[in-house]
Amino acid sequence: MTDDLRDRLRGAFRWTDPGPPADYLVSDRSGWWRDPVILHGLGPALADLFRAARPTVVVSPEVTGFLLGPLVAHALGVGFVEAYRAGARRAIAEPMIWTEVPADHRGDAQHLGVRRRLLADDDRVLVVDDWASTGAQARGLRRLLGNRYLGTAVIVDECPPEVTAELSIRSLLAGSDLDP
Ligand SMILES: O=P(O)(O)OC[C@H]1O[C@H](OP(=O)(O)OP(=O)(O)O)[C@H](O)[C@@H]1O
Repeated sequence: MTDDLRDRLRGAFRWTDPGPPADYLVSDRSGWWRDPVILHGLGPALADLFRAARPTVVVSPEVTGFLLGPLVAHALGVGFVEAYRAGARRAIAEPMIWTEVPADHRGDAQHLGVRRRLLADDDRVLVVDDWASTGAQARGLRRLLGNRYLGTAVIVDECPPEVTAELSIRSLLAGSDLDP
């Protein structure tokens, strides 16, 4: 199943040329969510990367993580906690734990926060996201979670190998699988 899923992920992915003045391609991941077979298979496939580590909860950064994280949590039979990006919406009223996220692939400094009451000291937390580029989200959430952090499951990992190893990132595809 996972090899079929990898093929479908490659087939449903697009690089888009935004045109001048941009001189780069942008990733279009929307085909992944539009394909019912991919949507059905993604949760279990990402869950299997860390199932043996027995996560008790999934945490994902907004916004794509809010789509993907619950699929993985459901496959693991655990709950889901949102990690919000500061400034992306109205302030959240409940007490939060915030962490600074190192400058990401676009060079922006960010803060991620989770509602304090949703994480127990003995939780074993799996971070889920669609893509790891520099590992900034994973690194920020590892700092926020401390010893509760198990690792990060992503669809695509294009981090340098030492970052992948340091942050325990596991993926279905490497960046090179999607070369334009
Ligand atoms: O490893 P990093 O350098 O942290 O980069 C990975 C992040 O980049 C993307 O977020 P982006 O804001 O582009 O997309 P999203 O808002 O759709 O989640 C992706 O969803 C990850 O969250």
